[in-house]
Amino acid sequence: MSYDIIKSLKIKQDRRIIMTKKKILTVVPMSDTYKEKLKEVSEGCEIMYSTYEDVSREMVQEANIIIGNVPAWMIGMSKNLELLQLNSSGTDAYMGVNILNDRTIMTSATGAYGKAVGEHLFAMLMSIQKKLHVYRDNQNRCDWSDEGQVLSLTGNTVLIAGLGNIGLSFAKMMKGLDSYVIGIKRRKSECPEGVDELHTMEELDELLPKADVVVSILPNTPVTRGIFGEDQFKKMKKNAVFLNAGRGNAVDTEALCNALIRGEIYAAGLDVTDPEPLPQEHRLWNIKNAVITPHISGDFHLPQTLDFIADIAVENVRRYLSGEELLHVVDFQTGYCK
Ligand SMILES: NC(=O)C1=CN([C@@H]2O[C@H](COP(=O)(O)OP(=O)(O)OC[C@H]3O[C@@H](n4cnc5c(N)ncnc54)[C@H](O)[C@@H]3O)[C@@H](O)[C@H]2O)C=CC1
Ligand SMILES: O=C(O)C(=O)[C@H](O)COP(=O)(O)O
Repeated sequence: MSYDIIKSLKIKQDRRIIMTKKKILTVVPMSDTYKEKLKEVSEGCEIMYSTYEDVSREMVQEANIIIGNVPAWMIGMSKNLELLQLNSSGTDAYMGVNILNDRTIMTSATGAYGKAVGEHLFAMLMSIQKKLHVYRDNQNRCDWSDEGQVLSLTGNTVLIAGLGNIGLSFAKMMKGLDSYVIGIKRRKSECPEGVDELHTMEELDELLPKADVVVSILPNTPVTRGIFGEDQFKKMKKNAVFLNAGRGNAVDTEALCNALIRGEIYAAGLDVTDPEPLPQEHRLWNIKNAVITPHISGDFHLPQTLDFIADIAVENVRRYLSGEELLHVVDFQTGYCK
């Protein structure tokens, strides 16, 4: 037998040994098609299906591979957990101490939310620019008032902080409305299609005065907290619309409230806030030029999102079991994918 044949037989044997040992727990409600695919790629493994509501600490502690955001407290340094494939793009809930042991790899579901969150941002912006939120408030009082000038949807300069999967998806939608798109990423790279300029965070303050629309889709990491504060809102145009669908704590909420009340910016569309849930007595609720949704843009309300997540998860299980490089591995130093 040649060396290559022996080597390939050995790899197959090793793979079978690895595969027979694994227990996979999934709480993501996968379609039958994806359940079938998961079975195919994890032949010989035991698959436990549960739901977010019914999952127990025992199931979590037993599993070698988990698909889905099980409560962090259930994981509690599980000795068995080797791979945690999140259903979320954000990883912040699992970055604390005493959650994952050193041997657990965590992978995110970035790539699954571009359509859902991109569309949500787009819808919020259009609605704000045409004052639909103001007319809805008036409608609640049967008020026929004319609310005056509106903003144009076309030809805007759009600044996107945290230009990743969601940011790019939103950028492409805005390009359809003839926008000039400026992106900000953690590290400089080649400017992607659909983006006119690419920068890093150091340049934020210089870029803010140019933008008609400022979007934050930043993850929650040690360096993204409070990036949008009083100084940043002061640097924005008076007609600027500020949108946030990343994480609420990239924004100093008090500074945002002040900027909205003082008319330093035109309006804000927020799918995420700090704190969350926003307490009933918080003044942000009553600010007329703030449009708030309760962190739902990325939920599974858009049915395709679930398939996008399942697709990433099944591929990563396949890769893990065959010893291949995984997609979207989280770097615990930066709190963000490599
Ligand atoms: N509102 C919702 O329901 C949802 C919110 N999210 C949030 O949106 C974030 C982004 O999601 P994706 O686009 O899928 O992630 P992604 O990983 O594709 O993109 C994140 C981008 O942020 C940039 N970034 C990271 N740290 C940075 C820093 N310090 N300065 C400048 N840029 C930085 C990265 O370079 C990357 O381009 C998630 O981390 C999550 O927090 C994600 C999904 C749904
Ligand atoms: O993917 C993210 O990040 C999100 O914010 C999701 O849409 C919701 O994530 P969780 O509420 O499951 O953390």
